[in-house]
Amino acid sequence: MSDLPRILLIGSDGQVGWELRRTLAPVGQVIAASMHGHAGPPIDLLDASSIRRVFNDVEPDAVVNAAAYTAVDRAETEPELARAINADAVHVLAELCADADIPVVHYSTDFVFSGDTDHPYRETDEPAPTSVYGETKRAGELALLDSAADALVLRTAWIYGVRGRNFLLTMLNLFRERTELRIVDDQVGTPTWSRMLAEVTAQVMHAVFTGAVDIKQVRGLYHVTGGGAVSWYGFASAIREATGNDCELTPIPTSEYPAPARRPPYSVLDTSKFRATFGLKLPDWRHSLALCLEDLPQQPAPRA
Ligand SMILES: NC(=O)C1=CN([C@@H]2O[C@H](COP(=O)(O)OP(=O)(O)OC[C@H]3O[C@@H](n4cnc5c(N)ncnc54)[C@H](OP(=O)(O)O)[C@@H]3O)[C@@H](O)[C@H]2O)C=CC1
Ligand SMILES: Cc1cn([C@H]2C[C@H](O)[C@@H](COP(=O)(O)OP(=O)(O)O[C@H]3O[C@@H](C)C(=O)[C@@H](O)[C@H]3O)O2)c(=O)[nH]c1=O
Repeated sequence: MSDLPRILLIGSDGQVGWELRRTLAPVGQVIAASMHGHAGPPIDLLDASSIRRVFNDVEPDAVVNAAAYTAVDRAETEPELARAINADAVHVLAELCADADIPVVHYSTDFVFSGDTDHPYRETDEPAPTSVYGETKRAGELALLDSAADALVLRTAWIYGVRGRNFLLTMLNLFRERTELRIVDDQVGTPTWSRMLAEVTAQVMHAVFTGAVDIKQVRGLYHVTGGGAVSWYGFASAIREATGNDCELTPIPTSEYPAPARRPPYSVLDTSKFRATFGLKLPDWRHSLALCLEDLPQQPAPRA
C-alpha cells in the first residue's frame, strides 16, 4: 500500500484530465475515474448515486474534478444537461468533500464573463455570463465557493493541447484540408496549454499536501491561464507560422462567423492572485505553444 495521499481524479479522459493523470502521479496515488472507466472506476456525473458510490469506495484524501460539459454551442439547446454536469454534480461533490473535510480542485472558465471590457478580469470582478455554458459553469463555481468545502476553483481559458477537441488541433486539421480560412479577430483571450495547467495544479496539490500552504487559508477562486493575450486570428497565425503551413488566413469580425452561443469579446484573466499565493510562474502563451508543438506526434506536412 502506498503512503501517498489518494487523489480521486474525475474526468480523467478529457484534455486536462488526461494530462493530470501524469502530473499528479508523483504527488499522490491517482484514482482515474471517467465516464467510460478506461483507467479506473466508471463515474457518471449525471447520476448522484454514482458520484457517491465512487467517492465512498475510493475514500479519497483529495478530489480533482476535470469533468465538464464543454460543448459551448450545443449547450444552448441542451441547457438541462449542461447544468446537471457543470452545476448539480459539482454541488454533490462539494457536499461530499465538505463532509469528509478534504480539499477539492475544480476548473471554471473565462466564459463566466461578458467580455465587454478592455482590461484583464480579476477574481473580484462580477461574472455576467452570456451563454448557457458560461451560466452553468458560474453555478458550478458557486456550488463550491458557497459550500463548506476547502475548494480551489481555478478559472482558466482557451485550453489546447495534443489531445481532445481544441482550437490547435482544429487548425492543424483545417490547414491540411483548406487553402484559406477566415478567423475571428475581435475575440481576445489567452491560450492555455493543458499540460501547463495540469503541472501547476500538481504543484498546488503538492503544496497543500506538504503543508507548504494551508488550504483553510488559501481556499477560494483563482485565475490561471498562460501569460499574454491574443485574438483567435492571432493564435491561428502563430500556429500557422510555427508549423510552416501556407494556408491563407483572413481576419474577420465575429458577426461574419455566426454561432449559437455568444462568446466574450475580451476575456483576458488577471492571474496575479494565483502567482502571488502559490509562488508559481505562468509562461507566456507563445512559449507554451512552442513546447506543445514539439510534443505533437506528427506535424502536418506543408503543402508542396
Ligand atoms: N476546453 C477549454 O477551452 C476550457 C475548459 N475549461 C474547463 O476546464 C475543465 C476541463 O476541460 P477540458 O479538459 O477541456 O474538457 P473536455 O471536454 O476535454 O473533458 C471533459 C471530460 O468530462 C467528461 N464528462 C462529460 N460528461 C460527463 C459525465 N456525465 N460523467 C462523467 N464525465 C463526464 C467527458 O467525458 P466524455 O469525453 O466521455 O464525454 C470528458 O472526458 C472543465 O471544467 C472546463 O469547463 C475552462 C476554460 C477553457
Ligand atoms: C474553426 C474556426 C473557428 N473560428 C472561431 C469560432 C470561435 O469564436 C473561436 C474558437 O472556436 P472553438 O469552437 O474552438 O472554441 P470555443 O468553444 O469558443 O472555446 C471555448 O471553449 C470553452 C470550453 C471555454 O471554456 C473557453 O475558454 C473557450 O476555450 O474561433 C473561426 O473564426 N474560424 C474557424 O474556421
